[in-house]
This record gives sequence, structure tokens and C-alpha cells, in this order.
Amino acid sequence: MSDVLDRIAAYKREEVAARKAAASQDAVEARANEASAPRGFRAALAQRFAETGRPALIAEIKKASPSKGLIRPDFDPPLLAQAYERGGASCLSVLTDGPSFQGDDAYLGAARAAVALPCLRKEFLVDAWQVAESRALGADCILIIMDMVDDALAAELLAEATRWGMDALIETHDADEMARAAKLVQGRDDAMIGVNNRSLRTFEVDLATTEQLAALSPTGALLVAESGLFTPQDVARVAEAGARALLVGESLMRQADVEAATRALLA
Ligand SMILES: O=P(O)(O)OC[C@@H](O)[C@@H](O)c1c[nH]c2ccccc12
Repeated sequence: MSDVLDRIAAYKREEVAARKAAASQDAVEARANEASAPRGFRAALAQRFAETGRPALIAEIKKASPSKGLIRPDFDPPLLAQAYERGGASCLSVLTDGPSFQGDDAYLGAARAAVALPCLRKEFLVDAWQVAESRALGADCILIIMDMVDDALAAELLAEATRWGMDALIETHDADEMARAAKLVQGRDDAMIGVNNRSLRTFEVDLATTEQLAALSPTGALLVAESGLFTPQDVARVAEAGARALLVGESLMRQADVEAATRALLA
């Protein structure tokens, strides 16, 4: 009865409850107020797309995943961040979830401090408290997974992100979630909507997901194609569908020379 996403949601709620018991909203806000100012995440992607006419890259720092196990044994977030930056990435995504992705909160700050790129905290948000926490950790952008939140929580997360000067990547995987995302961003001109080609419940990957949902994406939203992108042909395919940015992890994390692989993917 319980699939991967349900299991993650269950342990994340416990994790957040424990963290909230240890640090009040005021305490976490005090840390957020001292964090280095947000770097414009969506703006960096939009600018790169405007300059090149090709999708901009959000490169992901990801050690392991529930579907692939250990992806990169020699894992050094600052060095990986610099390789991505030199290779032409416009933004970074850093996994902070420990149990499923072998991530860590500290990786976000360490990667961000090593580069000038805006950084997404790749985390499962189940409580608005985590938004100020993300800012305290240095995040420039948060992730809102529509499959994990109801409309009220999604709106709360988005409003909190805006209040802290961060962008939000709103992740969808089917037409219903895209419709909910479109409603959520109605009236805003700063929307960023992701289409995850991988199901977080079955791990099945299909680039046709981007093609199908792109047509349903609200006009004005910056469309991000996520997961399962391995070749320049894959990139061309989602670009053709309307993606203005890409979120790529595994295919780059598996390469010995991350800088060269990043450059080759974007070539
Ligand atoms: O490693 P890939 O297939 O290139 O995928 C990267 C990214 O899209 C994926 O890690 C991801 C997309 N949405 C998520 C939500 C939670 C955790 C992970 C993800």
C-alpha cells in the first residue's frame, strides 16, 4: 500500500517534527535573516535561455538515489559544483535528504560557497517551517512537489518562498498536477514549473512526459524538464517540446570528468 513517495513523506514528517521541536520558527528565521542574500535562480535560467535560445542547465549534486543506489562514490560537493560551473551550468541543485539520497544539509552551503551559481535545495517539503530552514541553509530556490502537498500547503510554501526572496520550482508529473500548478501560479509572472520524467512512485522514466505536459503548462511559466536526460539528443527533444531549462543529475554524476560531460551534454 505504501510506495516510495509515501514512505519518504512519512519519515520526512517525523524528521521535521523533531527539527521543529529543536528550533522554533523564530530561531530558524533568525538564521535565515543572516544567510547570504538569495541569488536569482529563475532569472539566471531565463537569461541564459534568452542569450542562447537553448535550455539552461540546472546541474544536480546527487550521491545516490532510491532507484539507482550509489551513483558517485567519490563525492565532493564543492569540487563538483566548480566542475559544473566551468562546464556551463546556470544553476545547481543539491540533494539534502539523507535517508533516500545520502544527501546532507551541509552539502548545500559547501557547494554554494564554491561557486557564483544560484542553488536549489532539493528536499521533500512537507511543512512551511522548512522554507525558512532552506533559506537559513543558503537556498536560492525551493522545490514544491505537487504529488506531496495539497493545494493549501503548496500555496503556503510558495508564499513563504516569495517572502524570503527565493524562487520555487513547482514539480509536476501528470496532467492533474499540472492543472493544480497552473492554478497555483495564476496571476504571477515568475512561475517556474518542472515536469519530472521519472515517477517518484514507480521510478519509471519517459521523456514523453515532458512532451505531454508542456502543452498544458501555463503561458509565461518557465518550463523545466527533469530527470532521465542523458544525451544531446534527449536535450534537443525536450527543447523542442518547450523546455527552457533542464534538471540533470545521474548522467553527469556518473562521469569521471564532470566538466567535460557537462559541456558535451550542452553542445
Ligand atoms: O538523475 P536524473 O535522472 O538526471 O534526475 C535529476 C532530478 O530530476 C531528480 O533527481 C529529481 C527530480 N525530482 C526529484 C524530487 C526528489 C528527488 C529527486 C528528484
